[in-house]
Amino acid sequence: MTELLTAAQMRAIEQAAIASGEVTGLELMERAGQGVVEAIFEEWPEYESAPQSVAVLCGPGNNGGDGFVVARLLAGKGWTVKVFLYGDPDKLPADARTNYEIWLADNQVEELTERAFRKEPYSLHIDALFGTGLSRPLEGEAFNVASHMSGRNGDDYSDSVVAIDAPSGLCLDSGTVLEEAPPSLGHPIFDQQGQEPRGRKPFQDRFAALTVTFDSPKFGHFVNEGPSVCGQVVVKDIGLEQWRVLKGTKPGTPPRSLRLPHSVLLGERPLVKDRRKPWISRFGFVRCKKASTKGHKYTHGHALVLSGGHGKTGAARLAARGALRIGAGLVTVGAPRAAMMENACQLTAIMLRQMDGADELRTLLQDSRFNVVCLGPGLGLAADREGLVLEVLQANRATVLDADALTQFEDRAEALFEVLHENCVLTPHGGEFARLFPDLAEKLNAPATTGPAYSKVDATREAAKRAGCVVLFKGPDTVIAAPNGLCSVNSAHYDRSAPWLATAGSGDVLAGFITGLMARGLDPMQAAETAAYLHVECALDFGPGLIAEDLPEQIPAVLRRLDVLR
Ligand SMILES: NC(=O)C1=CN([C@@H]2O[C@H](COP(=O)(O)OP(=O)(O)OC[C@H]3O[C@@H](n4cnc5c(N)ncnc54)[C@H](O)[C@@H]3O)[C@@H](O)[C@H]2O)[C@@H](O)CC1
Ligand SMILES: [K+]
Repeated sequence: MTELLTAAQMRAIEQAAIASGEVTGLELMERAGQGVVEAIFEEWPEYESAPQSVAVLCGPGNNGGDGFVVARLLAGKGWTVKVFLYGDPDKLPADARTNYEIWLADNQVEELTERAFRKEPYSLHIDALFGTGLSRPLEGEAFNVASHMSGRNGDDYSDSVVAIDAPSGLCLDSGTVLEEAPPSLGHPIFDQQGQEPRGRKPFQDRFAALTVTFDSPKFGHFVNEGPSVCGQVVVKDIGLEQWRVLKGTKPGTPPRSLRLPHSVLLGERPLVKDRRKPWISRFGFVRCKKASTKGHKYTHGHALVLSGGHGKTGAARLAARGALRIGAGLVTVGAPRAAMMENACQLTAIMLRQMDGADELRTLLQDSRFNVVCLGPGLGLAADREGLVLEVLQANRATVLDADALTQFEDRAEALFEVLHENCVLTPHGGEFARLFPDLAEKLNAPATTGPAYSKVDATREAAKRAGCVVLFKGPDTVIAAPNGLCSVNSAHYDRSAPWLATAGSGDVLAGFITGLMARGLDPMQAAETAAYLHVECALDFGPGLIAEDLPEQIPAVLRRLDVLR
């Protein structure tokens, strides 16, 4: 489990540290520069004994200051270092200015222009133009050099670029590469396809081989375009741990004892226990101290998964299988008469009940042992489907709404929000999200011309608040938010990249995993977080060739490996 920070949080931590008097900004900058150099030698160990040539591109702020430190440290190791400065040296902030002057005592600094930059080749390129302070798109020579480095003229620098904190131009809150205001802003001009033209971006694809950030990763490294432009992200400790204020965490507690890669979040909750006393982390991850001997199918809940009609039953079975494999005690598929035979032919451990329409569903739900209901996968969009959704929500059960159960409310989302309750989880993909929250989707998809840009994290948190329940916004950067603002990112990027997870039915299984965990008593946020995490773990363990049916079958091995949910 790793805490993700916004740029503002990072600045606040740094300021708190400096205000304490225990560390100076200059010391932090030195540690940051050292961290970058360490990361370079970890990535290219062969350079330790073979000094190289390097271009260091320094910007007008403290990101540039880190660059001057890196330049000095590499020069001290015998490297041939060329430093370029973008901006007015007289306006450098104090610590950056100090490092600029130290460098200038024995060396030179050249003004950054594309022409000057392209004069000579270098083995390595350090991008220290902008970091957490980026507030507008790259301009002038910064834009020219960055876009040249990212291939505008056909050269590919990406294997030799080390970005300090971020590829310059990437907004670290939203993971969006900021773009110039498009010419259409305020005066819409549509192109031939009817699309509004967009502004220029210096890069849209991998920019750096390595991005070295400090203390904690930032949201922008893990959402939206961040993962595709950062290369890989290395986090270097610069001694700020004690100033990092973790909301809800008592000083001294070890919230990161259960480190799960690239996940989490805004602040942390203290560890809590569920009723069977396994430990549940902030992240919703259950780790049993020892195997539960009291487990019983009736204490692990009974999930009801609603099936679509004849010929549309597979999605519900995938969800049901997911719920059962992840540990629900019992799972029943509720199917209309026309789909009974089809389901009966393919279900064994999962039970089957006929259920036609809202009235029969109401009767079924009088059985209080059904403690969670999942509906949406393959449900269809016929007019009577809405009645099923409303019936389930009125029954006040833990509920997972996915796919058609969400699409059903396109253009009438308010009707859904009125009946949703806090024991629900919505699991939209991008299209479904836009149907329920069109204004948020529009903000998210608008050109990002200033920082911090509106992010998937912002959109999901707003959606959860509006819906009054947990929203899990799917993608390789799945964002999960609760109405109270708690938020986590489950990243399937970098070393957790599993592109084969984008396969038909994979979302149905995810809905089933959440359902199964809620049946076992996890709260909606914990269930959504844990399910999203395990979903990616299953895909990683299985590997390419995966189809949705494989995901539930991978669960036992994943749980055994992680030693959880026993
Ligand atoms: N926060 C921390 O704890 C630490 C920060 N350090 C470094 O300091 C960086 C942040 O420094 P700054 O806050 O000075 O910000 P930056 O160095 O990222 O940006 C400098 C300034 O440029 C201006 N600017 C923003 N976008 C621009 C654009 N497109 N064109 C021209 N000017 C633009 C802004 O006024 C901004 O403050 C971090 O990314 C990191 O590299 C490290 O030195 C050590 C510790
Ligand atoms: K940078």
